[in-house]
Amino acid sequence: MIKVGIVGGTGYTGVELLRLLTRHPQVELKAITSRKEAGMPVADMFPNLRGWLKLAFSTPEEAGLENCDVVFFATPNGVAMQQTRALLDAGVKVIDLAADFRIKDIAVWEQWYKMEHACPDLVAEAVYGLPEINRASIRGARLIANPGCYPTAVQLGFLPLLEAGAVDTSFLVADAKSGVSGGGRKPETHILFAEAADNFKAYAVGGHRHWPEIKQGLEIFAGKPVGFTFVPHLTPLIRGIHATLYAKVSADIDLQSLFEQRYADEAFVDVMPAGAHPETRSVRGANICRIAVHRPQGGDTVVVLSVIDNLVKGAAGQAVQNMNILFDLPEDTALADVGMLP
Ligand SMILES: NC(=O)C1=CN([C@@H]2O[C@H](COP(=O)(O)OP(=O)(O)OC[C@H]3O[C@@H](n4cnc5c(N)ncnc54)[C@H](OP(=O)(O)O)[C@@H]3O)[C@@H](O)[C@H]2O)C=CC1
Ligand SMILES: CC(=O)N[C@@H](CCC(=O)OP(=O)(O)O)C(=O)O
Repeated sequence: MIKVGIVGGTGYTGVELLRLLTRHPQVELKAITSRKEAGMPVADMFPNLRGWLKLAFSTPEEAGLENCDVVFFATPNGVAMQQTRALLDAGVKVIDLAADFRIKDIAVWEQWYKMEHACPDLVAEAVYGLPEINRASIRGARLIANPGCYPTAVQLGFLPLLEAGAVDTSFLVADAKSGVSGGGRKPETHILFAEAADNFKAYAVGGHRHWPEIKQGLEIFAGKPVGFTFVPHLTPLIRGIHATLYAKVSADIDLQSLFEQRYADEAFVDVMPAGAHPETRSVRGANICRIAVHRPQGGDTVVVLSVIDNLVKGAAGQAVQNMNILFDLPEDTALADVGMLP
């Protein structure tokens, strides 16, 4: 059995990890932390786990994380980087759901995250946990930087086009919409029901911290610098991201076959038939990125529609997928859920 610890068990990605890992046949949950609720049975806070989990929250200090085989950090940015070195030194593998290890250029990370990085050498070592491009390196890693939610939907949508050199890399656009659970389980005004329900708005158009993360990935796929515009929106969903991606086609390629072939062996990317429109509800609760590719009016603009559940393929599901790869288990262990309609 794999002994698992979770730091940050009271947030949305933490409870989503618990939902997935309680059904994982090779996992023994050893510790789940909360600084405020230590001692409280986890299922008292999250009744969906009643009957599945007997564990109580413990403080991060008393959780015995160094005795685990793998620790997930489901914490705000800047927490994992303080504790990762000690865990790695104790032989524990680390999967960080936050952004501490995602951006290789430390100066860029410090600029966007507005803090000094505690361990740049570990950033160099960390493997970016997008299995569809990095599966081989994930297998031997000690430290996984789990991708952000928008970055997962956007990178998987652009990946086949950039690898094939099929589009003009100077003008790539991602128009993305997220449900409010993307903002975490905290009392902030913009995610209050009366603010977010029956409303729709763009935000951070001048600069969102996922822009450098996505750009870093797109440049690796393309093998050269890219021009990239990212516009996130808050939409009155609880779960879900819908990314609409635009680029100019620059090569004579059958785009539908390109996508189908690129993802033919990927269990967690579903390319829909030509002309389809993926819905966020079709991936709700499921570790799937569902994609459709369009070329409106047969012109030279390609439009890719990419949907994920931000808490599953965009966070906890992808983290469990990475754990399965790290421990050489079938990649879909505990991840075979179907999306929920309606
Ligand atoms: N929500 C989403 O869709 C996605 C989120 N992410 C990232 O995953 C991480 C977690 O997100 P989310 O679950 O939404 O966040 P939440 O705000 O919902 O939860 C944060 C958790 O971290 C704990 N925590 C906060 N500060 C500390 C600290 N200093 N030390 C230890 N624990 C701490 C909190 O527990 P307590 O206060 O009880 O100790 C809480 O359980 C974030 O970095 C987020 O950006 C990534 C992809 C998608
Ligand atoms: C709707 C909403 O507020 N979404 C969040 C997504 C952030 C997130 O989860 O980001 P990391 O994974 O990089 O920490 C935001 O735009 O800040």
